[in-house]
Formats: sequence, C-alpha cells, structure tokens
Amino acid sequence: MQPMIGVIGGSGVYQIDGLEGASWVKVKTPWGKPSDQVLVGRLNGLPMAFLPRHGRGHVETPSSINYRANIDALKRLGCTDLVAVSAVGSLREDFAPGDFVLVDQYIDRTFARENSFFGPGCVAHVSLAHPTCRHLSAVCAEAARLAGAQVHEGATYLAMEGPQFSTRAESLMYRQWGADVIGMTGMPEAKLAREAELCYASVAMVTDYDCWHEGHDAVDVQQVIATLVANSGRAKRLVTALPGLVASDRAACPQGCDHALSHAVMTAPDLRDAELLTKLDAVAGCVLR
Ligand SMILES: CSC[C@H]1O[C@H](OP(=O)(O)O)[C@H](O)[C@@H]1O
Ligand SMILES: Nc1ncnc2[nH]cnc12
Repeated sequence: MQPMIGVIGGSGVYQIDGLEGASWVKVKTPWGKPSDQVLVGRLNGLPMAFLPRHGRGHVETPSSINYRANIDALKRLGCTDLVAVSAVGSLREDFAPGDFVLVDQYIDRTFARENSFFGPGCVAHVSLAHPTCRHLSAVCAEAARLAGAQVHEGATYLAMEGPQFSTRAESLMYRQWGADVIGMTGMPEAKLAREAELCYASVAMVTDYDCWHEGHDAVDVQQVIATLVANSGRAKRLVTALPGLVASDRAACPQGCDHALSHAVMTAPDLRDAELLTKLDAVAGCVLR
C-alpha cells in the first residue's frame, strides 16, 4: 500500500512549501467543518496533505478546533500517517526553547472537547497505552535531526484546556506529575487518530519554559512567536525530509495502529445506530461494514 502523510500544522505553521501540483481542497465531513481547507499535493513522489490546526490566520482556539472533523477529513483524503506539529512549553531544564521533542505519552486535562467518534449506538474502547506510533515517531526524529534540530525522543505532554496559560502552582504541579512539555492541542487529537486507525506522531517544538522557571520570564505569545519564527526553517526542512524516510511501499504498522479497532467495538451488530454508522464510514467503515 502506498503511504500518504498528513501534516497537521500548529501555531505558526499555516503552510508547507514545495508540494508539487498543490491545491487547497474543501473536505466535507459528517462531524462538521475542519479548521480549514486541506492543501494536497506530492512531495518527492509521495502524496501529502497539510491542514493548519487553527486555520490560516489562526482563527480557531484550542477548544473550538473541530478535532473530529480534522481527523476525519485527513483519513477521508487517504492519509495513512499523521505528523502533528505543535508549539509547547518545557517543564524541564534540559528541554530548551528551540529543541524538538517526540511525544510518546499524554496526561489529558482537557474537559470541553468532543473526544471520541463513538457514542451511544456504537460503543468502542481503543487502547491508548502507547498513544503515538513508535515507527512514525522514529522517522520524524530522524527527519528533525536531518533538519539540524536538537531532538529528544520520548516525552509526556500535558494537554490543558486553555486558552489562558497555566498558573505557577499548576506548572509546578505538572512537573511533579512527571509531565515534560505542555500544550493545548495534543488531546483529543491523538485519541481520535487512534480511533481512526491512523499512525500518529507528535513533533513538539519547545518555545518557552512556561512559568515555573526562576531564571526565565513567564510565557507569553510574543515569546512563543519569536521562537517559532527562529525555528521555521528547521520545521520546513523536517517536513521536506519525511517522504525520503517513509518506505514507498508501506507495510502494516508493526505496532498495530492501523488495526486499533479490530477488537474494540462492543455494541452488538443488530443494535448499532444506523445514523452513527453512516457518520463513521470514513474513520471506521472497514470494521463496521
Ligand atoms: C501561541 S501559544 C499557545 C498555542 O500554541 C500551541 O498551539 P499548537 O499546539 O497548535 O501549536 C498551544 O497548544 C496553544 O494552542
Ligand atoms: N507554556 C505553554 N503552555 C501551553 N501551551 C503552550 N504552547 C506553547 N507554549 C505553551
């Protein structure tokens, strides 16, 4: 099977360069509107899609992003692998602004977002023990090194609701909990990618030390933007390196991300809700049909 990489751009990443035959396409989903149109094209012969998570011009807040529509749209377009790029605050001394971090665990503190494709009439429980794809994360780490970044593999991402940044007491508590980085969008994005049986890697770009560090000013938007601007070349080179590192003939995911729903659906076939099954067509059609 030929892979197709979907890149989800975070704060400061609203466009990717170098796609051949690129065009912005409108994708309709049963979950409502995605954050924006999706840029589709080819990079070094591989089909790619790009969706700015907050929309071009940064219109959606972390809580107003329609995560279900975004993941559905990318799956509907044929994506097999998602690379999610995010700005994060660092909760540890050795993750410095400018560093790239491959997230492999989450603590989900979000509370005002739709976090599942499933529901009454089609109940499913996927495993999140290993919420990101190890294989795709290793590919992204290599791409980040090729792009000249300082890379840390393995980190716990604290997903907060926002939009305000944390209080100092919260920031200190998250450090005690063992979180390494903090952001506002990693969840439910990773959960939904798993439900949609997509390989998902989170490339977090450290922009600040949040507000726990005695030696640094508390985070503000200017700080985040300044670091993102300084890092934009590396982020672009990372994306450009991806097609060369992904096999053109894609084997099954060694971790089973592409079969996450195989034993997850609980609802008896004759009691499943027809309307919900129709909505699930793109994300889960292959196990429900
Ligand atoms: C501009 S600072 C806060 C903002 O940046 C991060 O966005 P993303 O994860 O999409 O890069 C953070 O999660 C907040 O949404
Ligand atoms: N310190 C921080 N907290 C939450 N989200 C962020 N995004 C970038 N820096 C952040």
